[in-house]
Amino acid sequence: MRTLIKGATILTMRSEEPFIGDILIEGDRIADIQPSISTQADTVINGEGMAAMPGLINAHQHTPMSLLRAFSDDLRLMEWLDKKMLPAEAQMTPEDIYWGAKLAMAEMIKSGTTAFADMYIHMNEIAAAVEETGMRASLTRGLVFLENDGGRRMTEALDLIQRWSGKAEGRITTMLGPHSPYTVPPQPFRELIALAEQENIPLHTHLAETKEEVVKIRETYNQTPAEYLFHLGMFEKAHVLLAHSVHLNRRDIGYLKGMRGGVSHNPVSNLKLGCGIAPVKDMIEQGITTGLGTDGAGSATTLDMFEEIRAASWLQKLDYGDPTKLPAFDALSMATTGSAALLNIAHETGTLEAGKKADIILIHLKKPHLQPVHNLLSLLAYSANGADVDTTIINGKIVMQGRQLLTIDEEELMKQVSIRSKRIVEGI
Ligand SMILES: N[C@@H](CCSC[C@H]1O[C@@H](n2cnc3c(=O)[nH]cnc32)[C@H](O)[C@@H]1O)C(=O)O
Ligand SMILES: [Zn+2]
Repeated sequence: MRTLIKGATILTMRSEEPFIGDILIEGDRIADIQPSISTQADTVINGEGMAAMPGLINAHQHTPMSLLRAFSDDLRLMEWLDKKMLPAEAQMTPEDIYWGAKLAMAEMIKSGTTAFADMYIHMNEIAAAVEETGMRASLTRGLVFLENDGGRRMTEALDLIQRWSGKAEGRITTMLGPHSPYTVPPQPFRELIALAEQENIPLHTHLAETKEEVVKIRETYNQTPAEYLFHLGMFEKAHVLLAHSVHLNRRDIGYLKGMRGGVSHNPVSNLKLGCGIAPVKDMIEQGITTGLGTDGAGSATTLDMFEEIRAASWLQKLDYGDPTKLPAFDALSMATTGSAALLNIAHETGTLEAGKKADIILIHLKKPHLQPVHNLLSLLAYSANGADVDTTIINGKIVMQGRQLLTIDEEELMKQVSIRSKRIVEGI
């Protein structure tokens, strides 16, 4: 299969300079990018008036929580989790998880996201949805060790890794997921780190999301959350994906320096839950890889990565009282090359270049809020939103064109979501 995109304004994210040109896709990879390519193709896409850029990568998600969107807002994180989210999750059947994940994937594809990192339960169902929708994903079974059935969760985590790593034409990868410093005690945490190092499996966890977490870890271990992970040996060998990392002091940032992996900043979720502003600029200055994520739709409400790009940039400007901080290209880099590195797939995705996987989005520029095109980087970072994405290509396959989803039956999806979402929250 050869697909040719003609005459698009191409932003490769390898360089800051857009240019008008053509992109040739062969199978699942980009074969060539040039100002002009004349060749035969099975499908030709007219890219005129469109920007072509790498698909956005959502580095921290809980996809089935899309079924809990707008169910419970305006609460503190711990109360929201304990009183609303966990009871609702306990009501979710594997089929609910499948449809919730599919709802999230429909929204992601429609807003230009081509890959994501997910941490949840019933991962078989999420993996099946990834296989069908055509998305790229890094899947993690979230592990909490507060009750007695930690063993069952661990079996599920290992089963996911064995069954799904490298599956769906290589689109699925997996991680091990100790949920957070406040839900995993030192001994199981150490065992997970040892296993990750032994088997070369990346780790995905939450870190220092709220002030309450900082207080709790201080009371329990007389450490900061970052110190807790550092002394467990978390940042020595394994690739680690840290979500949030809002409350880090200078010394904490030092602990992360030189780590494999990095931090998924989730600015909209942090804003809405009143968590604080993550020290993104300081982390970048220390060479720590930073990417962007939404967190679940239960907290962030939408999965639109353009909102995250904008919020990330504007929060750093506000925090420093300095509009030169985190300029457009840097914020766009977080959502592409940064997140790709966090998912450990930077060799395959994150930029448009020959040889890489064809994960490409086309954004309609002929719209009042996207004209004139003085500076494409500014428009994409500060003005575009998910609904401006016209075409989404993942692994060389067109999964949305003209805003029509090609791998998901939207009508059936809406029907399932309506019935299931009501049943889940009954009595909570
Ligand atoms: N609770 C699961 C294991 C964790 S999966 C990932 C978990 O992260 C939770 N979660 C969602 N958003 C956040 C957040 O912002 N901070 C911490 N946890 C979150 C989510 O509700 C889900 O329970 C079990 O019983 O086995
Ligand atoms: Zn989360």
